[in-house]
Amino acid sequence: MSTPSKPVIGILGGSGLYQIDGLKDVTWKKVSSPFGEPSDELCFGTLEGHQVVFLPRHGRGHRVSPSDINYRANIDVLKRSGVTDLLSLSAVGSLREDLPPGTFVVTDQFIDRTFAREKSFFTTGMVAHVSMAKPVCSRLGDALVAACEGLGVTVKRGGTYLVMEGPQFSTLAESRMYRSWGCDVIGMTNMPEAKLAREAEICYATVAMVTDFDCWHPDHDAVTVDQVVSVLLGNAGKARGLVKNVVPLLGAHQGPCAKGCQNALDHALITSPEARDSALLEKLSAVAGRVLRK
Ligand SMILES: CSC[C@H]1O[C@H](OP(=O)(O)O)[C@H](O)[C@@H]1O
Ligand SMILES: Nc1ncnc2[nH]cnc12
Repeated sequence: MSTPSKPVIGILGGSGLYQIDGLKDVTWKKVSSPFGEPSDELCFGTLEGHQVVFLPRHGRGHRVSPSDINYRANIDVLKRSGVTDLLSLSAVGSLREDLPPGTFVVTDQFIDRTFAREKSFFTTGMVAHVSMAKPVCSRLGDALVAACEGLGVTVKRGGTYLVMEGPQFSTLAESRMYRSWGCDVIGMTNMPEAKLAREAEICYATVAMVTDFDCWHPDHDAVTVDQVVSVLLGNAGKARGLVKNVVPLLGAHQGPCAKGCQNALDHALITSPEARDSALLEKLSAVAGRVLRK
């Protein structure tokens, strides 16, 4: 009988999170992708004996703008590195009075308003349609909530994250419209990240760390980068505590995820074998090797 492989926990650090404290045996390594340049080298290490792979999604020094992030390359190199569970740590604006700066939201839905990004690994020559009905792995979501509660951080379970293109912040009319749609928080990065993680059969969940009230709140000035950064300094400390608490919870998991994320491609491929593009199949070797090699 083969030994079940252990989880490998990936962490995508957002604004303010360009390294992970407390990792042991740390090495930064360049991993190449057929989808182009990822945001940075990957940081490999262990935390409490569990394997962790960290990638700052804007690169160290916050070099890469949300629209210019190569989301496909980022997810591809994480998959190539064996990542099974991916945590996204993201700064967001709040669209609700009862989610003030400092609150953490473990989101469970997204609305994708981005329009200038490559959104799929599966293009002409190998088409696939995965389900995004439940974009977040609830096993990871449960672990994030438990880790926040363990730290005494105010956390809301569930919420809709509106993903805008940016890099400019929203107009007042947009911010009001997103509120009228019932969205809870707003940011610029979690799509197509979550879609690509699903295509790559990686479990994905986000902790959205509120830094501001965007521009809709009559009693608060419109968001600025200075404001985001100053709240982030507080949030980043909590985020590091969160990582320390959540990694052992996920690392203890055995076997495949019962939520089905790791089988997302089982019923998704539509291009008939004779119509498939061999060059694209080669590029998809990490993301979809499990189903394409059959
Ligand atoms: C620095 S404010 C805007 C910036 O912050 C968020 O980044 P991330 O999601 O990577 O934490 C937001 O999405 C924007 O990219
Ligand atoms: N108000 C906001 N809009 C978009 N992205 C953000 N990241 C942090 N605050 C934000």
